[in-house]
Order: sequence, then structure tokens, then C-alpha cells
Amino acid sequence: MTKTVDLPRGTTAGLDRPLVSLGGLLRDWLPRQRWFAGKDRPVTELSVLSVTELFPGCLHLLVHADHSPHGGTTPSGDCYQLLLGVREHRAPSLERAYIGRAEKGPLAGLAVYDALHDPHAAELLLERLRIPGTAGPLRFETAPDARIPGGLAPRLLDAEQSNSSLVYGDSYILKVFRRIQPGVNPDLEVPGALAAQGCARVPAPVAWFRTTEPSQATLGVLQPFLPGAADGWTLALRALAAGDDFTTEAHELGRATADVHLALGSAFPPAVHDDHGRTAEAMSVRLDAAAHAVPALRPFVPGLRGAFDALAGCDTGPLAQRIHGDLHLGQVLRADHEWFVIDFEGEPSRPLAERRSAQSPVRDVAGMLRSFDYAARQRRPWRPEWARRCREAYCAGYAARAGWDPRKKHALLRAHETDRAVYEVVYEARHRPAWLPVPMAAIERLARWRG
Ligand SMILES: Nc1ncnc2c1ncn2[C@@H]1O[C@H](COP(=O)(O)OP(=O)(O)O)[C@@H](O)[C@H]1O
Ligand SMILES: O=P(O)(O)O[C@H]1O[C@H](CO)[C@@H](O[C@H]2O[C@H](CO)[C@@H](O)[C@H](O)[C@H]2O)[C@H](O)[C@H]1O
Repeated sequence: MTKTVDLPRGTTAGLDRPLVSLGGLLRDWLPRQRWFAGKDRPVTELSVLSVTELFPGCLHLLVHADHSPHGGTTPSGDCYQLLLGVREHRAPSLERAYIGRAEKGPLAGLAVYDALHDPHAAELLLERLRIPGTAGPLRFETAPDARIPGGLAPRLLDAEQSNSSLVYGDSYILKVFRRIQPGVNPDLEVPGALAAQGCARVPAPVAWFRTTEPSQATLGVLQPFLPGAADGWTLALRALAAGDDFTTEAHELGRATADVHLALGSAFPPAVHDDHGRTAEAMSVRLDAAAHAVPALRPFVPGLRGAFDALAGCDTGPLAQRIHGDLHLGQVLRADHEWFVIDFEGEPSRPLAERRSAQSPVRDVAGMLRSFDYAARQRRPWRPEWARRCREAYCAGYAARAGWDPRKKHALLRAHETDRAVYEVVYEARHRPAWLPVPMAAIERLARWRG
């Protein structure tokens, strides 16, 4: 029988030693994870920032993967959250989650695996979340009126994700953030603020956990699960495959986006003048960095920069406010004939302060328009007409609710679509090189654009 191993209870003293013995294992395992952000750069050092025994046989770790070249002076790297299960023997049911056997230190000889794959560990994690409390530097908190039942069966979502999510009994979904940045995560902050506004388009957080060490940071959020929901990407591809029209859904999605923008406008500090010059400058800087990282972009840089120059010269547009920041078809769910919006983290590679700053709502609109293009390019022959109709319907739906029409903001829309396509090029080059031609096709079109 497979036994879990009891580690010294309630103490972190000496527990950082396990990482010394796990370093070799994690160094190989970490970069292979979908959510690992530094795939294009070697890990030069892996260090432990905190380690806590969450419950017997389960360690909570924050590790830092350093990418600075040896001898380099500018530190670079990211912090990741790991939940490691430790057992005496390898469990056949956890083969997919197996990381390896610790060679040295207090865990020597024990089998180590990603505990989120272990239903028993996932159940205990929900138990911790149901009732407010602490474990070392970890804080477990609930919404004031939350009544979370125990004993819900967990399942780990195996979607291609930036984080890891556990669904409990089709009632709740727990998102465990993988890349951790100091401060409150917008995916807790924004849905919480929208719930307080009575915005029904966003599932409200019911519990969350955070750390106080090495600095304050959100680690995970539990929200109601929308049973039977399908995400916009799946629905769009289904419509394309069946040759179905998607304009009704796109129109409603435009309305839903505007609803969320209006609620965000009320929930956060007043909207501010959108400084187009500064935004254009930031876009230009991102373009240069992207072209440095992805050589295929380089021939298009002068053409693309034209979009940013046009933005800088533009003197009208909606006010800047809190936005979603990474809006695409995978971030919207359809349930009971309504659209819901999830995942307010923003573009994962951007610094947190930037993601939480006021930005043009056109950025979200541009994100969704790019997504229609992505969907249309999943089929051969490519369906530009399908994407164009969705685009029109989405903008019309948005305008009907927001009171202004994104289609009439040509310079803004083009600049934000260009910036978004540049982001996507870097994202695909890093995570899914086979998808690179999708945003590159848009880059070619946007670089040629004369209007
Ligand atoms: N409240 C919810 N109800 C139903 N499914 C959800 C809910 N929240 C997220 N999901 C599912 O989980 C997936 C991943 O969620 P998401 O927040 O986008 O995580 P990530 O940031 O890791 O991409 C979504 O695509 C969706 O299928
Ligand atoms: O993981 P997240 O949902 O936070 O977002 C990241 O991954 C997305 C892909 O999973 C990526 O979206 C890009 O691909 C989508 C199709 O898979 C497409 O609908 C989007 O329009 C396109 O941007 C997203 O950019 C990235 O931040």
C-alpha cells in the first residue's frame, strides 16, 4: 500500500533543506510545465523562497527560477508556486504527476509528485480553504457570507493553462496561481470589486489564500463553477466547423464586454484621460523587445510602427480605466444563454503594476477581435468573412451598451490590435511555436495597412 509521509508538523524550520535535495529534480521538471514562463531562457539558479508544510505529506513551496546569465549583474527570473506531495512509493494513479525521487536530505529516497493531481491532497486543500486560518506564512480567507460545503469531489482541469485549476463537485473552481508576483492578484481583486457592484457577468470569489512571505502575494482563488458552461473558443470553433453563423453570439459578447467595462468604471477610481503619446511609446518599446526575441518580426517593424505613430497623433478616444487586459474567446464562458467573463489576471508576462493600471477599453475590444481572427484561421480554407462578420457584430453589440462605437476609433483600434498581435507573436514563439503563423499573418496585414 502507498503511504504518505508525515513531515514535522507546523514548522518550516529546516524544511528548506528538502529543496537542496529536490533542486535537481525540479530543475528538469519545472521548465517542462505549461505554465513555466521562462521556456526560452535557461534556469541558472533555482532557490527556495518559502516552504510550509500544508498538511502531512504535502509541502507548499515558493521557488525562484533565476535566468540571469552567470556573472550577470541584472537579476531576472520568476517566482513559482508548487504543491509537492511526498510518498514512500510511486503511486500508479499519480504517474503523470511524478516528479522524481529525492536523492539527498530529509526526503532522501521518497517519491515526489505534483500534489494538485492527487485527489486526497486536493480535498485537504479545500478543507483548508473552507475555514479561515493560517499555516506558517500562508493565510486562508473567505468572503463574509461564504458557506462552502465539505466533501466535494475534486478534479484537476487538464486544459492548456497559465495556472492550475481544480473543480470541486461542479460547484466551485479553485485557481492555483503558478507564477507569483508580489501584491494582490487582479483575478482576486477585480472579480471581488465587480461582485460588490452587483455585476453578474463575473463569478465572485468565495475564498482565497495568500502568503505574507517573502512578500504579500495572492496564491489562489475559489469561485463558483458554472456547470455546463462552454468557453467562447470552443463555441466559435464548433460554429466554424458546422458552417454556422456566430454573429448573434458575437453581438451578445460585445454587450457583455461593455457591461463589464461599465462595472469596472464604477468599481475602480475614476477613469482618466488616455495619454496616447505615452501608450504609443510603450507599444513601440514592446515592439522592439518582441523583434529582438522573435526575428521573424523584424521586416515588419517599420510598417507596424506606423500604427503607433498614428495613435500618438490621435486626440480623441474613450477614457482610460481598469480593463480585463487579456480578453479573448478563451476567457468568456457561455452558460444559460449568457456570457460570463473570467480570468482578470491580464497578460501574464506584463508586470503587475502595469496590468492593474488604467488602460484604454479599446485594448479589450482589440483582444477579442484578434480572437475571431485566430478562430477563423483554425480552418482551411481560412474564413476571413466569418471573422469580419463577427467583428462587426461584436463592435455593434459593444456600441449598443457602451454608447460609443469601437469601429469609429480607427487609429486606436489599429494600434491596440497591432500591439496585441505583437504580444501574441511573442506568446506563441515561447509557448506554441506551431501557432506562430496565426499572429504572423495578422502582423503582415497590419504592417501593410494604409488607412
Ligand atoms: N467559473 C467557472 N466556471 C466554469 N468553468 C470555469 C470557470 N472559471 C474557469 N473555468 C474553466 O477553467 C479554464 C481556465 O480558467 P482560467 O481562469 O482562464 O485559467 P488560466 O489563467 O490558467 O488560463 C477556463 O477556460 C474554463 O474552461
Ligand atoms: O492562458 P491565458 O488564457 O491567460 O492566455 C494566454 O494563452 C492564450 C492561449 O491559450 C493566448 O490566446 C491566444 O490564443 C487563443 C487561442 O488559443 C486566442 O483565442 C487568443 O485570441 C490568442 O491571443 C493569450 O494571448 C495568452 O495570454
